[in-house]
Amino acid sequence: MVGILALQGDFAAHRQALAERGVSTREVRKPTDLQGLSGLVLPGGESTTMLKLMAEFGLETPLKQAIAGGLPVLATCAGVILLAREVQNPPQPSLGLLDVAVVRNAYGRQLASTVAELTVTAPEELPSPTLEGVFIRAPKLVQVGEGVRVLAKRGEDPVLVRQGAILAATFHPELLPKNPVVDLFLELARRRG
Ligand SMILES: NC(=O)CC[C@H](N)C(=O)O
Repeated sequence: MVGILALQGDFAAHRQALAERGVSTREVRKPTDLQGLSGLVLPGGESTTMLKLMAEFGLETPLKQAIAGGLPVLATCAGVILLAREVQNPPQPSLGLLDVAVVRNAYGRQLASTVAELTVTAPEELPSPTLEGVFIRAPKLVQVGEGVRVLAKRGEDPVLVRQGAILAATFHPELLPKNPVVDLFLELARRRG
C-alpha cells in the first residue's frame, strides 16, 4: 500500500498514475494513515500551505519519523521543498530530511511552466538516456549534498535526485504517462516490501 500525502496539491494525479500501474493507494491526512505503508508520495502543490496543514493535522513528527526510518518516498516539486535541508526565496521551515538546498519558483511563474527534455545521469537506475519533465513553478536545487545522487539534469541543473530511499523530482513525473520515475519509486517500495 502506497500512501499519498493528500492535504493539498496534485495528489489525485499521483493516485491516478499509481492506479494505472495497478498499485493501491491511501490518502494520508492523519498520523494513523501512515501505518503499514510500503512507500509515500509527497505531491506538488503549494509547500507553504502544505506545511501549515501538516502542523495542523499533527503530521509533522510522524512523517519525519517514518521517512527517517527508511520509508521509500517519491517527492515531486512542492514535496521536494518540504523535505529539503534548506529553502530559499523566501526561506521557510522544512523537514530537513533531504540534503539539498532549493530555491522556490526558480524557473519563473505559472505561465513559464514547460515540458523540458532531461538528460539521465544514472543509466543503471533509469532505462532511457532522456526523459521528459513537466515543470510547474518548479524549485531549483542549488546545492546537493555528498550523499545525494543526481539521476537526471535539465541543462546543468540537477532535477531528479536520490538519497537512500528518497527519490526527489523538481518536476511532475505523475503527469506524463508511463514515466519511468514513478516505476523507479515503485521498485524502491517493492524492495522495502
Ligand atoms: N508545482 C509545484 O509543486 C510548485 C511548488 C510551489 N511553487 C511551492 O513553492 O511550493
